[in-house]
Amino acid sequence: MTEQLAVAVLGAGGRMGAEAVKAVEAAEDLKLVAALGRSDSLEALVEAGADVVVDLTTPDSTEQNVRFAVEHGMHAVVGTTGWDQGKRRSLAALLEDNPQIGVLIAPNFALGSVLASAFAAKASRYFESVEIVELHHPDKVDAPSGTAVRTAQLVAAARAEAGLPASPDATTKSLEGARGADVDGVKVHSVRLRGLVAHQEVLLGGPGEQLTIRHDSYDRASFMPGVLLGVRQVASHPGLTYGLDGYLDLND
Ligand SMILES: NC(=O)C1=CN([C@@H]2O[C@H](COP(=O)(O)OP(=O)(O)OC[C@H]3O[C@@H](n4cnc5c(N)ncnc54)[C@H](OP(=O)(O)O)[C@@H]3O)[C@@H](O)[C@H]2O)C=CC1
Ligand SMILES: O=C(O)C1=N[C@H](C(=O)O)C[C@H](O)C1
Repeated sequence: MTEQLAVAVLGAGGRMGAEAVKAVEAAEDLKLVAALGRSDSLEALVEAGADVVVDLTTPDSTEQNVRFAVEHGMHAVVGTTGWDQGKRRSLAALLEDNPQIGVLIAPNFALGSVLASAFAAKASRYFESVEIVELHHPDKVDAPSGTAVRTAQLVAAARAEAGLPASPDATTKSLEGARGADVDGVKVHSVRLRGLVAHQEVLLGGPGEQLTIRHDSYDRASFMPGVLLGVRQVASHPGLTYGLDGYLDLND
């Protein structure tokens, strides 16, 4: 039998972390060597001999966790939100000093969500208007979702490359927040509702027609194939990869 990859999960007591612990334990090629919470010392990662650290914590702690992993020679697979451009740049610089280490920051691990964002970016070149509605459980601390931010960035880049102007909008008077958040010129609306898990619609409008690209995660099990894919592949992708699409061949 080939040697198992040693995996540590940070945020192991959380909604996603608990699911990731189960997924790693069930995978024959992986060995769970640490399952840590907020009160545990990061030194435990070193003592456990982790090859890969999975970070599913909070936006206020993920950067420190990931930097610790990289500085101690461990790869990291990160699902936590809050990685804005400044934090990604600073991490990329740290990775230049640790060129053998890979970090994957995946705003969404669900393969259907990654595909939906890619499809939306492709489709957005052909429509006058585009807006994003993301819908999540009410225990989520951040808005808009990391997935919506990433989708808006992909859409904005695709439309800029195609030379499209901003979506039309005649609004001159509105209550603050009524038109949503602006991410790279794309409006993003956040719904928080008990009963939901993680859902997103990209609304694309043209004269006389609308295309809606919707993805639904009904259960956190939906994220686990992507987490495991990331864990298995991160060592083969040194440097920083932003988005699970970086590990998939979506160009055909
Ligand atoms: N990429 C993806 O596909 C997905 C990403 N997410 C993102 O993952 C993150 C976690 O989501 P979710 O599981 O719902 O959140 P939870 O609040 O359920 O879990 C977060 C956990 O992290 C723990 N924690 C906080 N700080 C640290 C730390 N420094 N070290 C170790 N553990 C820590 C918390 O402990 P305590 O309770 O003691 O504070 C808590 O148990 C969010 O940013 C969310 O947006 C969620 C789903 C899918
Ligand atoms: O907090 C969540 O639940 C989720 N967070 C991620 C995000 O902000 O996009 C991924 C998914 O939407 C679930």
